[in-house]
Amino acid sequence: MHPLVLTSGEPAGIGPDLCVKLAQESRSQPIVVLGDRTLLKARAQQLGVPLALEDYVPGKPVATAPGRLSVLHLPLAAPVVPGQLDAANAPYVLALMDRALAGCLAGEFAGLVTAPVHKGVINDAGIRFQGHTEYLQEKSRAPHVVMMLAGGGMRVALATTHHPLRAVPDLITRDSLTATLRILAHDLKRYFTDGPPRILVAGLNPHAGESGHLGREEMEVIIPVLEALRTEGLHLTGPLPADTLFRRPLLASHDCVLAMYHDQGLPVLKYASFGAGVNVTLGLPCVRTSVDHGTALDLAGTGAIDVGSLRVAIDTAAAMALHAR
Ligand SMILES: NC(=O)C1=CN([C@@H]2O[C@H](COP(=O)(O)OP(=O)(O)OC[C@H]3O[C@@H](n4cnc5c(N)ncnc54)[C@H](O)[C@@H]3O)[C@@H](O)[C@H]2O)C=CC1
Ligand SMILES: NCC(=O)COP(=O)(O)O
Repeated sequence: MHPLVLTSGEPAGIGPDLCVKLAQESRSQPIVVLGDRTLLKARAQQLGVPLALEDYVPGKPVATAPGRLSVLHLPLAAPVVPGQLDAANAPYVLALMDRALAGCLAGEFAGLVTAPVHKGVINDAGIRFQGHTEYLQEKSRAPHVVMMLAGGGMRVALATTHHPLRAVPDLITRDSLTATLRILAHDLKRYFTDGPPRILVAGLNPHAGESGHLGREEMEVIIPVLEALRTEGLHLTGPLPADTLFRRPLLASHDCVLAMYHDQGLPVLKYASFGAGVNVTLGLPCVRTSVDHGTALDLAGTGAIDVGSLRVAIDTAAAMALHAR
């Protein structure tokens, strides 16, 4: 397998720390870290751990032994103090993603794993940015992508991603929901399931609209879409009220939940698995996974971080690359 590429993310956050801590472990997957080598060295020194960096050379074996890391160097724009954001480094953060994506699309890397970025500071730099998901969609010219997290024995995909809550109902159209469900069914099978995936779909409103008395999106958008897609052979259950959908028997008999918006689905999953979950982007022309947490600026440079989600993100990306069909 080609190596996975790991972007080290926001330099003032815990992304570099995660890479340094990962380097202390013996790795079964070949991984190339994308980032500034002086930053990684400095962070290792701050954490008090050894780190020998090897420059990544395409086609040559990459380091997997504890204490060693293969690095694809891209330079920072400004010096970094752990925990202190600097908008001057926003273009650096995006350059990491651009280089990693280009390598994945060219077949140089088997998949992309991302350490967290800080959405706010990229916007502060004057660059409109919603998240990796939307950025990678735009850069790879994918027509539609789906954010899905896995952890705690469940998978939760989202019909809408990083948007103000006020905008959500208008973003759930027949076209967008149809595209989301088609990608979800296709990529679950491509990467994860043996048979046709079974998807549980949440309603948008309380009690899934209570027959139209608590909102009409279910009757006007969600139910017609599900009925149409069932005729195409998709296995869809719902729409079900979101408050009673997350029950073990239902989750066990389905491969994924489709939640209508970010904070309808993700708090449930993160409550069950924070620090051991993985974020996957479906619909891209390459494998992409990420940690389930953010930049944790309060912990950068302290060493008091959990690398569990990064391990899961790496293992999931490797399994997806192998399972892809
Ligand atoms: N994949 C990505 O790039 C993601 C980026 N973010 C971004 O991260 C920034 C900060 O977001 P927050 O909502 O504050 O969430 P956060 O996940 O950074 O922090 C929430 C809490 O969890 C702790 N925490 C996070 N990761 C940890 C780890 N590995 N080990 C131990 N403790 C950990 C933090 O210290 C904090 O107390 C935002 O800009 C957000 O957009 C958030 C989620 C994912
Ligand atoms: N809540 C998930 C998150 O913020 C990560 O988003 P992305 O950067 O992977 O698009």
